Order: sequence, then C-alpha cells, then structure tokens
Amino acid sequence: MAKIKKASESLTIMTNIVLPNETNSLRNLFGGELLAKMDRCASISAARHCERRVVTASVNHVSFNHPIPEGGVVVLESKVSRAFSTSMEVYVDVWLDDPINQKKVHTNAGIYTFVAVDEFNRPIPIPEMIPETEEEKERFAAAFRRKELSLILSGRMKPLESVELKKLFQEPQESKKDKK
Ligand SMILES: CCCCCCCCCCCCCCCC(=O)SCCNC(=O)CCNC(=O)[C@H](O)C(C)(C)COP(=O)(O)OP(=O)(O)OC[C@H]1O[C@@H](n2cnc3c(N)ncnc32)[C@H](O)[C@@H]1OP(=O)(O)O
Repeated sequence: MAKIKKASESLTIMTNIVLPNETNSLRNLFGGELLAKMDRCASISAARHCERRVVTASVNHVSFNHPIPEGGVVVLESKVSRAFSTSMEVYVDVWLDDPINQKKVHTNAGIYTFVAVDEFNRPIPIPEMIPETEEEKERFAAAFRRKELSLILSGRMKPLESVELKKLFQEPQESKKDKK
C-alpha cells in the first residue's frame, strides 16, 4: 500500500435521480435519504484512500442550502480532505444537475470522519494524504480544527486540550501590546 496518496485518488462521484419514495411531503428529497447517500459516497472515498474497511466515526457538519425536487438529478462528489493517524476527514459536495438546461446548483456540503479498522474493528494506521488544488489545501488546513471540535463535542477532548481550535479564541500578541 502507498504510504502517501493524493486527495484526488479518493475521488468518488455518485449520480442518482430522486424517486418518489425518497421524498418528503413537499416532494423534495428527504434529508435523511440525502444523509445516507452522502455517507455511502464518503465511505467509498475513505476506503479508496486507506484500502481498508472503514466505519463512520462522526458526521461533523451537513448544510442544506437548496431543496432537491422529485425527479431531480443529484450528483454527490467526495474526497478525503485530510488523513490523520487512523482517522480521515471526508468532504462531500452535492449538486442538483439540470442536464437539459445544463445548470448545476450546489445544494449541500457534508463533512464526515471515518476510521480504518481491522477484522476485530480496531483502528489501524492509514496512509498520509497530500492536497494539490487550492480548495484541497484550504480544506486540509482547516481539518485539524474541525477534528478537535468534533472530539470536544463528542466528549473525547477537553476544550483546553485543543491546539488549533484554541488559537481562534486567543488574541494575537501584537494586538494585546497595542491595548497596553
Ligand atoms: C480493501 C477494502 C475495500 C473496500 C471496498 C468497499 C468500499 C466500500 C466501503 C464501504 C464501507 C462501509 C461504510 C459503512 C459505514 C457505516 O455505516 S459504519 C456504522 C456506523 N459506525 C460505527 O458503528 C462505528 C462505531 N464506533 C467504533 O467502532 C469506534 O468508536 C471507532 C470509530 C472505531 C473508534 O474506536 P476507538 O477505540 O474509540 O478508537 P480511538 O483510537 O479513540 O479513535 C480512533 C480515531 O478516531 C478518531 N475519532 C474517534 N471519534 C471521533 C469523533 N467523534 N470525531 C473525530 N474523530 C474521532 C480519533 O481521534 C482517532 O483518530 P486518529 O488520531 O487515530 O487519526
């Protein structure tokens, strides 16, 4: 197995048409259906990166920005945004694609954490990941903060133990001097 992989090697694209049994009373794609599709897409990206079995450890963020109507073509695109020791963050973007008018609307984004596990479901080390594009680099840079936040929210880390997250709430030394 490669020790270092590119973000693009985990790219996974899933395209579906929204069927009536997947919709809510407004005849838009039901949120829970979308979450399941996002989890499936992201888990394939995670497995592609680490070439191992993976489990979902947390769903860190999902935004619902635009409804997806019955009959709509929904495109999910996921990639590993950062690999840690045994866990990895996966970013999922969702678009509503109108193939007739050739328009694409970004409807959702989700951030998932997966852990690679062995046959006894114990976490195992995964390859490092290198971001290449500007977007991959931005997502990579912010992923450590998000991991800390997720660990704090799940009770696995105390807020004061965080490194990157804490920096967001600390005033820069320069501005402190200015106030004196
Ligand atoms: C060759 C193969 C080809 C395959 C080809 C097919 C491809 C197609 C793939 C289909 C793949 C199916 C995908 C099913 C996806 C589900 O549906 S899985 C079902 C739902 N999930 C579960 O049941 C998981 C249940 N939880 C667990 O088993 C354990 O809690 C876990 C997640 C394994 C963690 O175990 P643990 O003993 O607590 O381990 P611990 O060392 O504390 O943490 C491990 C890592 O997770 C991180 N972590 C733990 N919790 C969190 C959290 N809340 N937030 C952030 N990070 C966290 C830790 O920080 C640590 O990270 P690293 O610093 O090591 O990177």
